[in-house]
Amino acid sequence: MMLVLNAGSSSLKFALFDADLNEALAGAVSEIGGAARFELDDTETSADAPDHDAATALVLEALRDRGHPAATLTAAAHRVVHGGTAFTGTVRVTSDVIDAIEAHVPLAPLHNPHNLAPIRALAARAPDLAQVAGFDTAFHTTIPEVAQTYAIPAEDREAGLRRYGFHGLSYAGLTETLRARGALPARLLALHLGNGASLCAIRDGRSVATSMGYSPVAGLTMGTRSGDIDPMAVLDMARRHGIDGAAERLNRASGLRALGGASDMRMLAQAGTADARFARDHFAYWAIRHAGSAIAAMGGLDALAFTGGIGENDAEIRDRIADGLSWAGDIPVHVIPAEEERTLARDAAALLEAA
Ligand SMILES: Nc1ncnc2c1ncn2[C@@H]1O[C@H](COP(=O)(O)OP(=O)(O)O)[C@@H](O)[C@H]1O
Ligand SMILES: CC(=O)OP(=O)(O)O
Ligand SMILES: [Mg+2]
Repeated sequence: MMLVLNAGSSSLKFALFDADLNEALAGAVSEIGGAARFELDDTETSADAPDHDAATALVLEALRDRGHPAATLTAAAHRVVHGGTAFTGTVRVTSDVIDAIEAHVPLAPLHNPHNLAPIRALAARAPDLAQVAGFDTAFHTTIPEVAQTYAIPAEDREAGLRRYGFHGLSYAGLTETLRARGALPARLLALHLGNGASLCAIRDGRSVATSMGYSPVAGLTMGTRSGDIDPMAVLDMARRHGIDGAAERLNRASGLRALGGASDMRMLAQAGTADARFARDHFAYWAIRHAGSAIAAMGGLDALAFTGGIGENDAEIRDRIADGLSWAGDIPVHVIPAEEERTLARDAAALLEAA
């Protein structure tokens, strides 16, 4: 069995896949560091998971109880959010790869540290286990240079300041799903709307533009991240709150949480207060604005595809975004479950088979 781990900012999703890539079990530890919950198949219990190390231990214990101790796994695959320019595809985890993930922690502070916890925990329990990393940035390495580049001095560009883009495993999986259905058009706008939210212009199956940039803070309004904000406003926040304080505010205290009082879209939909409505208006409005830019980058639009917790479940938000894009014509709308784990399993199996 291959174990796939998808560490988010406050969750650790996991799944086991057999040799034919059938999913044998799936679950998640959510609200890590808060009112943590453990889900496995259809049961949910409260859990003691103050951090991702504790969450990893819970997952490995549960797998052992189900007859899959770490030593019996055939491989482990990890979603890594930030791979910088170093990775264009899935790779075997080596000490160099671990160093590179570590080096990108400042660019993705809500994500990259949480990838290292399970990689290290598994290496300690099963030193011979083949571990593989797949990167959210990899799908976006096809974005043209003009769209990747910030118009800033060469020295700063050379320091790695550029647009990378994220949610690539989700977009790659969605593209494959539509291709398999014979429904992948030339110009697809895909929207991954979860706690993190982004959109991607996919031209002939390849990413040509995306709303996130140097970090997963850019672009759309998100659960706790600001989305786009003038860089001079960021500097003003840094002046008043310090650099770490500003980073904390932009990553964890902004977005829906700052405007509506909750980061969770379902709670906002139920709250019905003026602030909650404004937060939802802001989310839909900025998704439409960024969509316009992405549609221009593709020279038009043939289909929309929604994925992620909000994209899959919040029909009102979907309808508002689709209505806001009605000027592009009568466009088919697809709703596709996010399949980051399956995409990783497929890529990891292909890599290990070729080795
Ligand atoms: N039925 C629903 N209606 C509205 N929003 C929902 C619904 N179900 C889930 N969501 C929202 O989806 C978001 C989480 O998305 P998800 O993709 O699961 O998160 P993550 O990015 O952590 O993987 C939350 O804002 C949650 O409230
Ligand atoms: C990159 C990113 O935003 O990931 P998530 O949606 O899992 O927070
Ligand atoms: Mg997610």
